[in-house]
Amino acid sequence: MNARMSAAPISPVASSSPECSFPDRVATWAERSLMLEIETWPKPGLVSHVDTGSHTDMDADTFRRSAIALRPYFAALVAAGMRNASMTVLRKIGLRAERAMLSATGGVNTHRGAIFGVGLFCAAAGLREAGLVDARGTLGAVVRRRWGREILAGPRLPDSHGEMAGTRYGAGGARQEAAQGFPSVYAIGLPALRDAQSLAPGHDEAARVQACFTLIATVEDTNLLHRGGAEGLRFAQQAAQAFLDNGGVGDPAWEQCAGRIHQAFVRRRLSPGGSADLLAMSVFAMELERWPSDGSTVEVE
Ligand SMILES: CC(C)(COP(=O)(O)OP(=O)(O)OC[C@H]1O[C@@H](n2cnc3c(N)ncnc32)[C@H](O[C@H]2O[C@H](COP(=O)(O)OP(=O)(O)OP(=O)(O)O)[C@@H](O)[C@H]2O)[C@@H]1O)[C@@H](O)C(=O)NCCC(=O)NCCS
Ligand SMILES: Nc1ncnc2[nH]cnc12
Repeated sequence: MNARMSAAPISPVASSSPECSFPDRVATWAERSLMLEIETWPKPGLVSHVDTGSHTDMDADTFRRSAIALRPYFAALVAAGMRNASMTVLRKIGLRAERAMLSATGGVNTHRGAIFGVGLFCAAAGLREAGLVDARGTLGAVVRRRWGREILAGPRLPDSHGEMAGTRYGAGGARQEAAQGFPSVYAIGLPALRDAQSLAPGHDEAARVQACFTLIATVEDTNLLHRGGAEGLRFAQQAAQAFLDNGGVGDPAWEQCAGRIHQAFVRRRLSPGGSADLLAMSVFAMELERWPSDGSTVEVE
Protein backbone atom coordinates (compact mmCIF):
# COMPACT_ATOMS: atom_id res chain seq x y z
CA MET A 1 0.00 0.00 0.00
CA ASN A 2 1.27 3.46 -0.71
CA ALA A 3 -0.31 6.05 1.54
CA ARG A 4 -0.96 9.61 0.44
CA MET A 5 0.23 12.49 2.62
CA SER A 6 -2.76 14.52 3.80
CA ALA A 7 -3.11 17.79 1.92
CA ALA A 8 -3.93 19.81 5.01
CA PRO A 9 -2.17 19.61 8.40
CA ILE A 10 -4.43 18.14 11.07
CA SER A 11 -4.40 20.22 14.23
CA PRO A 12 -2.56 18.25 16.95
CA VAL A 13 -4.78 16.69 19.59
CA ALA A 14 -4.48 18.89 22.67
CA SER A 15 -5.02 15.90 24.92
CA SER A 16 -1.49 16.12 26.30
CA SER A 17 -1.97 19.63 27.72
CA PRO A 18 -2.75 19.17 31.45
CA GLU A 19 -5.07 22.20 31.67
CA CYS A 20 -7.32 20.70 28.96
CA SER A 21 -10.61 19.47 30.46
CA PHE A 22 -12.09 16.08 29.61
CA PRO A 23 -14.90 17.62 27.46
CA ASP A 24 -12.29 19.67 25.57
CA ARG A 25 -10.06 16.63 25.00
CA VAL A 26 -12.94 14.57 23.64
CA ALA A 27 -14.22 17.47 21.50
CA THR A 28 -10.72 17.91 20.05
CA TRP A 29 -10.73 14.30 18.97
CA ALA A 30 -14.30 14.57 17.62
CA GLU A 31 -13.27 17.53 15.44
CA ARG A 32 -10.12 15.68 14.36
CA SER A 33 -12.16 12.58 13.41
CA LEU A 34 -14.30 14.72 11.06
CA MET A 35 -11.13 16.26 9.60
CA LEU A 36 -9.52 12.85 9.05
CA GLU A 37 -12.65 11.63 7.27
CA ILE A 38 -12.28 14.49 4.78
CA GLU A 39 -8.51 13.83 4.47
CA THR A 40 -9.24 10.42 2.97
CA TRP A 41 -9.33 9.69 -0.79
CA PRO A 42 -10.78 7.88 -2.71
CA LYS A 43 -14.10 7.58 -0.86
CA PRO A 44 -16.69 6.70 -3.55
CA GLY A 45 -18.87 9.71 -4.39
CA LEU A 46 -17.80 11.62 -1.30
CA VAL A 47 -16.03 14.94 -0.77
CA SER A 48 -12.34 14.81 0.16
CA HIS A 49 -9.22 17.02 0.02
CA VAL A 50 -8.76 15.82 -3.59
CA ASP A 51 -12.16 16.55 -5.15
CA THR A 52 -15.86 17.19 -4.38
CA GLY A 53 -17.15 13.77 -5.48
CA SER A 54 -20.88 13.79 -6.35
CA HIS A 55 -21.37 17.26 -4.89
CA THR A 56 -21.37 20.73 -6.41
CA ASP A 57 -22.41 22.71 -3.32
CA MET A 58 -19.62 21.76 -0.94
CA ASP A 59 -15.89 21.04 -0.87
CA ALA A 60 -13.24 20.07 1.72
CA ASP A 61 -13.11 23.60 3.16
CA THR A 62 -16.88 23.56 3.69
CA PHE A 63 -16.44 20.43 5.84
CA ARG A 64 -13.41 21.85 7.66
CA ARG A 65 -15.33 25.04 8.57
CA SER A 66 -18.21 22.87 9.75
CA ALA A 67 -15.98 20.63 11.90
CA ILE A 68 -14.33 23.65 13.57
CA ALA A 69 -17.73 25.22 14.27
CA LEU A 70 -19.02 21.99 15.84
CA ARG A 71 -16.19 21.50 18.34
CA PRO A 72 -17.75 23.57 21.23
CA TYR A 73 -21.04 21.73 20.79
CA PHE A 74 -19.26 18.36 21.03
CA ALA A 75 -17.70 19.62 24.30
CA ALA A 76 -21.16 20.69 25.52
CA LEU A 77 -22.49 17.20 24.70
CA VAL A 78 -19.68 15.57 26.71
CA ALA A 79 -20.49 17.83 29.66
CA ALA A 80 -24.21 17.03 29.30
CA GLY A 81 -23.37 13.33 29.40
CA MET A 82 -21.37 13.90 32.58
CA ARG A 83 -24.60 15.29 34.08
CA ASN A 84 -26.61 12.25 32.90
CA ALA A 85 -28.69 14.46 30.58
CA SER A 86 -31.79 13.14 28.82
CA MET A 87 -32.14 12.85 25.01
CA THR A 88 -34.35 15.95 25.15
CA VAL A 89 -31.42 17.97 26.52
CA LEU A 90 -28.96 16.41 24.03
CA ARG A 91 -31.34 17.16 21.17
CA LYS A 92 -31.46 20.88 22.11
CA ILE A 93 -27.65 21.04 21.99
CA GLY A 94 -27.70 19.12 18.71
CA LEU A 95 -30.17 21.55 17.13
CA ARG A 96 -27.95 24.47 18.18
CA ALA A 97 -25.02 22.62 16.62
CA GLU A 98 -26.98 22.21 13.38
CA ARG A 99 -27.58 25.97 13.29
CA ALA A 100 -23.88 26.61 13.84
CA MET A 101 -23.08 24.14 11.04
CA LEU A 102 -25.42 25.90 8.61
CA SER A 103 -23.99 29.29 9.58
CA ALA A 104 -20.43 28.04 8.96
CA THR A 105 -21.29 26.41 5.62
CA GLY A 106 -23.57 29.04 4.13
CA GLY A 107 -26.61 26.79 4.56
CA VAL A 108 -25.18 23.45 3.39
CA ASN A 109 -25.92 20.27 5.35
CA THR A 110 -22.43 18.77 5.80
CA HIS A 111 -22.67 17.04 9.17
CA ARG A 112 -26.26 16.66 10.42
CA GLY A 113 -25.81 12.93 10.72
CA ALA A 114 -22.35 13.33 12.23
CA ILE A 115 -23.68 15.80 14.82
CA PHE A 116 -26.11 13.08 15.82
CA GLY A 117 -23.72 10.11 15.77
CA VAL A 118 -20.47 11.70 16.96
CA GLY A 119 -22.54 13.83 19.34
CA LEU A 120 -24.05 10.75 20.95
CA PHE A 121 -20.57 9.22 21.29
CA CYS A 122 -19.43 12.44 23.01
CA ALA A 123 -22.34 12.32 25.44
CA ALA A 124 -21.64 8.63 26.10
CA ALA A 125 -17.98 9.39 26.78
CA GLY A 126 -19.10 11.93 29.38
CA LEU A 127 -21.51 9.51 31.03
CA ARG A 128 -18.77 6.84 31.18
CA GLU A 129 -16.16 9.31 32.50
CA ALA A 130 -18.54 10.38 35.29
CA GLY A 131 -18.74 6.76 36.44
CA LEU A 132 -22.50 6.65 35.83
CA VAL A 133 -22.19 3.51 33.68
CA ASP A 134 -19.90 0.47 33.51
CA ALA A 135 -16.52 1.79 32.29
CA ARG A 136 -15.98 -1.48 30.39
CA GLY A 137 -18.94 -0.78 28.07
CA THR A 138 -18.33 0.62 24.60
CA LEU A 139 -19.65 4.06 23.72
CA GLY A 140 -22.18 2.35 21.47
CA ALA A 141 -23.43 0.14 24.29
CA VAL A 142 -23.73 3.21 26.54
CA VAL A 143 -25.81 5.01 23.88
CA ARG A 144 -28.08 2.00 23.42
CA ARG A 145 -28.67 1.44 27.14
CA ARG A 146 -29.03 5.08 28.22
CA TRP A 147 -30.78 6.76 25.26
CA GLY A 148 -31.89 4.00 22.85
CA ARG A 149 -35.58 4.11 23.74
CA GLU A 150 -35.71 7.93 23.73
CA ILE A 151 -34.06 8.00 20.31
CA LEU A 152 -36.70 5.73 18.79
CA ALA A 153 -39.59 7.47 20.57
CA GLY A 154 -38.32 11.00 19.97
CA PRO A 155 -39.68 13.57 17.52
CA ARG A 156 -39.03 12.89 13.85
CA LEU A 157 -38.31 15.23 10.93
CA PRO A 158 -41.20 14.25 8.61
CA ASP A 159 -39.65 15.62 5.44
CA SER A 160 -36.06 14.61 6.09
CA HIS A 161 -34.32 12.51 3.47
CA GLY A 162 -33.87 9.80 6.08
CA GLU A 163 -37.55 9.76 7.05
CA MET A 164 -38.60 9.63 3.40
CA ALA A 165 -36.19 6.72 2.82
CA GLY A 166 -37.70 5.01 5.84
CA THR A 167 -41.25 5.47 4.58
CA ARG A 168 -40.47 4.43 1.01
CA TYR A 169 -37.93 1.63 1.53
CA GLY A 170 -38.34 0.65 5.17
CA ALA A 171 -34.81 1.85 5.98
CA GLY A 172 -33.99 2.32 9.69
CA GLY A 173 -31.33 4.96 9.01
CA ALA A 174 -29.31 6.84 11.57
CA ARG A 175 -31.90 6.58 14.31
CA GLN A 176 -32.05 2.77 14.20
CA GLU A 177 -28.26 2.57 13.99
CA ALA A 178 -28.00 4.68 17.15
CA ALA A 179 -30.72 2.83 19.06
CA GLN A 180 -28.88 -0.44 18.38
CA GLY A 181 -25.59 0.97 19.69
CA PHE A 182 -23.98 1.69 16.28
CA PRO A 183 -23.28 -1.93 15.24
CA SER A 184 -21.86 -0.66 11.93
CA VAL A 185 -19.05 1.02 13.89
CA TYR A 186 -18.21 -1.90 16.19
CA ALA A 187 -18.83 -4.82 13.82
CA ILE A 188 -17.68 -3.21 10.55
CA GLY A 189 -15.82 0.14 10.59
CA LEU A 190 -13.64 -0.26 13.68
CA PRO A 191 -12.49 -3.85 12.92
CA ALA A 192 -11.70 -2.85 9.30
CA LEU A 193 -9.62 0.10 10.54
CA ARG A 194 -7.73 -2.00 13.07
CA ASP A 195 -7.09 -4.87 10.64
CA ALA A 196 -5.83 -2.53 7.89
CA GLN A 197 -3.62 -0.55 10.30
CA SER A 198 -2.11 -3.74 11.73
CA LEU A 199 -1.36 -4.99 8.18
CA ALA A 200 0.39 -1.75 7.24
CA PRO A 201 1.30 0.44 10.21
CA GLY A 202 1.60 4.12 9.29
CA HIS A 203 -0.64 3.89 6.22
CA ASP A 204 -3.58 5.42 8.07
CA GLU A 205 -5.26 7.00 5.03
CA ALA A 206 -5.31 3.64 3.24
CA ALA A 207 -6.80 2.03 6.36
CA ARG A 208 -9.55 4.67 6.34
CA VAL A 209 -10.24 3.91 2.67
CA GLN A 210 -10.54 0.21 3.52
CA ALA A 211 -12.95 0.97 6.35
CA CYS A 212 -14.99 3.29 4.11
CA PHE A 213 -15.44 0.61 1.43
CA THR A 214 -16.27 -1.97 4.10
CA LEU A 215 -19.00 0.29 5.48
CA ILE A 216 -20.47 1.13 2.05
CA ALA A 217 -20.65 -2.59 1.21
CA THR A 218 -22.91 -3.23 4.20
CA VAL A 219 -24.65 -0.11 5.53
CA GLU A 220 -28.24 0.70 4.48
CA ASP A 221 -27.27 4.32 3.78
CA THR A 222 -30.33 6.59 3.46
CA ASN A 223 -28.28 9.06 1.44
CA LEU A 224 -27.79 6.42 -1.25
CA LEU A 225 -31.52 5.60 -1.15
CA HIS A 226 -32.37 9.31 -1.33
CA ARG A 227 -30.27 9.90 -4.44
CA GLY A 228 -30.31 6.52 -6.18
CA GLY A 229 -33.19 4.50 -4.80
CA ALA A 230 -32.93 0.75 -4.15
CA GLU A 231 -30.98 0.25 -7.38
CA GLY A 232 -28.47 2.93 -6.41
CA LEU A 233 -27.94 1.39 -2.98
CA ARG A 234 -27.48 -2.06 -4.54
CA PHE A 235 -24.99 -0.74 -7.12
CA ALA A 236 -22.97 1.00 -4.40
CA GLN A 237 -22.89 -2.01 -2.09
CA GLN A 238 -21.91 -4.42 -4.88
CA ALA A 239 -19.18 -2.11 -6.23
CA ALA A 240 -17.69 -1.69 -2.75
CA GLN A 241 -17.84 -5.44 -2.11
CA ALA A 242 -16.07 -6.13 -5.42
CA PHE A 243 -13.21 -3.85 -4.30
CA LEU A 244 -12.93 -5.79 -1.03
CA ASP A 245 -13.13 -9.18 -2.79
CA ASN A 246 -10.22 -8.05 -5.01
CA GLY A 247 -8.05 -7.54 -1.92
CA GLY A 248 -9.08 -4.03 -0.97
CA VAL A 249 -6.13 -1.78 -0.13
CA GLY A 250 -3.96 -4.90 -0.02
CA ASP A 251 -4.06 -5.06 -3.82
CA PRO A 252 -1.02 -3.27 -5.35
CA ALA A 253 -3.28 -1.39 -7.80
CA TRP A 254 -5.84 -0.46 -5.13
CA GLU A 255 -5.70 3.32 -5.64
CA GLN A 256 -6.48 3.05 -9.37
CA CYS A 257 -9.28 0.57 -8.66
CA ALA A 258 -10.78 2.71 -5.88
CA GLY A 259 -10.48 5.81 -8.10
CA ARG A 260 -12.46 4.11 -10.88
CA ILE A 261 -15.22 3.17 -8.43
CA HIS A 262 -15.24 6.75 -7.11
CA GLN A 263 -15.80 8.04 -10.66
CA ALA A 264 -18.57 5.47 -11.25
CA PHE A 265 -20.39 6.82 -8.16
CA VAL A 266 -19.89 10.40 -9.36
CA ARG A 267 -21.38 9.55 -12.78
CA ARG A 268 -24.46 8.25 -10.94
CA ARG A 269 -24.52 11.18 -8.42
CA LEU A 270 -24.32 8.63 -5.60
CA SER A 271 -23.03 9.88 -2.22
CA PRO A 272 -22.91 7.54 0.84
CA GLY A 273 -22.93 10.31 3.45
CA GLY A 274 -24.04 7.92 6.17
CA SER A 275 -21.02 5.69 5.60
CA ALA A 276 -18.81 8.79 5.73
CA ASP A 277 -20.22 9.63 9.16
CA LEU A 278 -19.77 6.05 10.35
CA LEU A 279 -16.15 6.20 9.14
CA ALA A 280 -15.59 9.34 11.25
CA MET A 281 -17.25 7.59 14.20
CA SER A 282 -14.99 4.56 13.73
CA VAL A 283 -11.93 6.83 13.77
CA PHE A 284 -13.33 8.49 16.89
CA ALA A 285 -13.87 5.12 18.58
CA MET A 286 -10.29 4.04 17.73
CA GLU A 287 -9.10 6.70 20.19
CA LEU A 288 -11.85 6.55 22.80
CA GLU A 289 -12.05 2.72 22.96
CA ARG A 290 -8.36 2.19 23.70
CA TRP A 291 -8.14 -1.07 25.59
CA PRO A 292 -7.77 -0.27 29.32
CA SER A 293 -4.14 -0.43 30.48
CA ASP A 294 -5.04 -2.67 33.44
CA GLY A 295 -5.61 -5.58 31.06
CA SER A 296 -9.38 -5.68 31.55
CA THR A 297 -11.44 -5.85 28.38
CA VAL A 298 -13.87 -3.38 26.86
CA GLU A 299 -17.31 -5.00 26.58
CA VAL A 300 -18.22 -5.14 22.88
CA GLU A 301 -21.80 -6.37 22.39
C1 LIG B 1 -31.75 11.74 13.93
C2 LIG B 1 -31.30 12.60 12.79
C3 LIG B 1 -29.96 12.10 12.28
C4 LIG B 1 -32.39 12.75 11.79
O1 LIG B 1 -32.24 11.65 10.98
P1 LIG B 1 -33.21 11.36 9.74
O2 LIG B 1 -32.92 9.98 9.28
O3 LIG B 1 -34.58 11.76 10.08
O4 LIG B 1 -32.84 12.35 8.60
P2 LIG B 1 -31.62 13.03 7.87
O5 LIG B 1 -31.73 14.49 8.07
O6 LIG B 1 -31.57 12.49 6.48
O7 LIG B 1 -30.31 12.60 8.65
C5 LIG B 1 -29.81 11.31 8.56
C6 LIG B 1 -28.33 11.48 8.28
O8 LIG B 1 -27.63 10.47 8.94
C7 LIG B 1 -26.60 9.95 8.05
N1 LIG B 1 -26.98 8.56 7.70
C8 LIG B 1 -27.62 8.09 6.64
N2 LIG B 1 -27.80 6.76 6.69
C9 LIG B 1 -27.23 6.39 7.85
C10 LIG B 1 -27.08 5.12 8.51
N3 LIG B 1 -27.58 3.98 7.97
N4 LIG B 1 -26.42 5.08 9.70
C11 LIG B 1 -25.92 6.23 10.24
N5 LIG B 1 -26.04 7.49 9.68
C12 LIG B 1 -26.69 7.53 8.51
C13 LIG B 1 -26.56 10.90 6.85
O9 LIG B 1 -25.76 12.04 7.23
C14 LIG B 1 -24.72 12.47 6.32
O10 LIG B 1 -25.22 12.80 5.04
C15 LIG B 1 -25.51 14.14 5.07
C16 LIG B 1 -25.91 14.84 3.86
O11 LIG B 1 -27.30 14.64 3.85
P3 LIG B 1 -28.17 15.21 2.64
O12 LIG B 1 -27.93 16.67 2.54
O13 LIG B 1 -29.54 14.70 2.82
O14 LIG B 1 -27.54 14.45 1.38
P4 LIG B 1 -27.27 15.06 -0.01
O15 LIG B 1 -27.15 13.91 -0.96
O16 LIG B 1 -26.10 16.01 0.07
O17 LIG B 1 -28.59 15.89 -0.33
P5 LIG B 1 -28.86 16.65 -1.69
O18 LIG B 1 -27.57 17.31 -2.11
O19 LIG B 1 -29.33 15.60 -2.68
O20 LIG B 1 -29.94 17.64 -1.31
C17 LIG B 1 -25.03 14.82 6.26
O21 LIG B 1 -26.06 15.10 7.18
C18 LIG B 1 -24.11 13.78 6.78
O22 LIG B 1 -23.99 13.87 8.17
C19 LIG B 1 -27.99 11.34 6.79
O23 LIG B 1 -28.17 12.53 6.12
C20 LIG B 1 -30.94 14.06 13.26
O24 LIG B 1 -30.90 14.83 12.10
C21 LIG B 1 -31.81 14.75 14.28
O25 LIG B 1 -32.91 14.40 14.62
N6 LIG B 1 -31.21 15.80 14.72
C22 LIG B 1 -31.77 16.66 15.75
C23 LIG B 1 -30.68 17.00 16.78
C24 LIG B 1 -30.33 15.81 17.62
O26 LIG B 1 -31.15 14.98 17.97
N7 LIG B 1 -29.05 15.73 17.98
C25 LIG B 1 -28.54 14.74 18.90
C26 LIG B 1 -27.23 15.22 19.46
S1 LIG B 1 -26.53 14.03 20.50
N1 LIG C 1 -16.98 13.46 2.86
C1 LIG C 1 -18.32 13.60 2.70
N2 LIG C 1 -18.84 13.80 1.47
C2 LIG C 1 -20.19 13.93 1.31
N3 LIG C 1 -21.07 13.87 2.32
C3 LIG C 1 -20.57 13.68 3.55
N4 LIG C 1 -21.19 13.58 4.75
C4 LIG C 1 -20.25 13.39 5.67
N5 LIG C 1 -19.01 13.35 5.13
C5 LIG C 1 -19.20 13.54 3.80
